[in-house]
Amino acid sequence: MTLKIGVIGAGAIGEDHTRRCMQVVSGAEIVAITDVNLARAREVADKYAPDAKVPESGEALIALPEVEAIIVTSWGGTHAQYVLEALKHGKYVFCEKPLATEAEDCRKIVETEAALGRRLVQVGFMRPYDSGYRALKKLIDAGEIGEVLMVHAAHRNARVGENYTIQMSVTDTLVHELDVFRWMLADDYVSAQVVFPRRTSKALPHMRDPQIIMLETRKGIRIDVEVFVNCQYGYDIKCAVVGELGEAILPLPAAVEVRKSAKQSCEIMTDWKDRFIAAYDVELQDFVDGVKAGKLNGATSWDGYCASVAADVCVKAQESGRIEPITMMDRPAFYDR
Ligand SMILES: NC(=O)C1=CN([C@@H]2O[C@H](COP(=O)(O)OP(=O)(O)OC[C@H]3O[C@@H](n4cnc5c(N)ncnc54)[C@H](O)[C@@H]3O)[C@@H](O)[C@H]2O)C=CC1
Ligand SMILES: O=C1[C@@H](O)[C@H](O)[C@@H](O)[C@H](O)[C@H]1O
Repeated sequence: MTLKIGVIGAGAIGEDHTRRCMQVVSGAEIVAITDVNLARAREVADKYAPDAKVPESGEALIALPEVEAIIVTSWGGTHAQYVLEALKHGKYVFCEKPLATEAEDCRKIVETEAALGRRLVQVGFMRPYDSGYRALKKLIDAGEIGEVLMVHAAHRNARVGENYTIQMSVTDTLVHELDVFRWMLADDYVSAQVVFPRRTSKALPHMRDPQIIMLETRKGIRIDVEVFVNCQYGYDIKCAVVGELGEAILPLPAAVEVRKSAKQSCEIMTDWKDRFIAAYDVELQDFVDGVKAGKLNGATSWDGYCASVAADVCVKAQESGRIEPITMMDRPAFYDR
């Protein structure tokens, strides 16, 4: 059986997921694509899914009887409305991160899904599908480095556009770490603080960049994440986990080492699309297989809610400079791990 999917938002990742569903994932087909920019939706359809319909709105796409599952890849602030609409129609939905830009909207999604009593939402946090993070978690879970005490991480983008805001360095960028560390450590956050090192002259005037976010978990683990979105040299994701017995470090993507002219070098990627390409492929295949089996495995609405609550607090901490507490509502039993 081929799963018939509709895509809402035909920008960078909407196009990439359309290509992926049509050319990489097995057992899926894109039958509809829309975007507020309909010409852009038609362009992506023509490139990868020429038979796809281009309905005039996300709501119209969700209502199409042939659309069995939806992929939401529009701007973050529009995700919640489409996820809630998909739930209204009882349809499966893969929503790119963040689930919503406001934790309150995530709460509504959690409550709506729990009331339906069926898990229909998967959030597009792909790092738990990355082979490097999986290997790291396996080693931690096996007790190889003893109890985890600290995590040192970095999330660096070469540069960002002028529409990127200081809040987005949390809601759009850090949010990946906020999700992956909950998963990797099976823990939750209790506080956050943000400090700003010397500002890079390469940032646009409205940005404060880089920044260091310090998180504390229930178990008392301290995590520091450097977010540096104008680092110039490439797309670089680092993570070192320090335990009682040793340190475990996220493997770098495979790259050929060149030794030449008395120098040793290897390439560093510049684009998130390449850095996590295999993880996105596995993630989307798992979503398609999960829908067919009636059992989704990836990040839940609850995970999306937890990441958004922590993100909201980090934004507050950017402004206050203080250590801010992170508190979550009680997890509905529906999401018990
Ligand atoms: N998992 C990951 O690593 C990544 C996730 N993302 C997430 O995917 C989402 C989209 O990001 P990009 O593709 O980079 O942005 P983009 O700006 O390239 O594309 C977004 C598209 O959504 C359309 N759009 C905006 N509002 C809409 C609405 N109400 N209805 C329908 N279409 C609408 C825009 O016209 C645009 O074509 C964001 O939430 C972002 O955080 C993006 C990049 C990587
Ligand atoms: O999700 C992503 C983008 O939306 C975000 O803007 C980048 O900072 C991240 O590195 C990328 O993974």
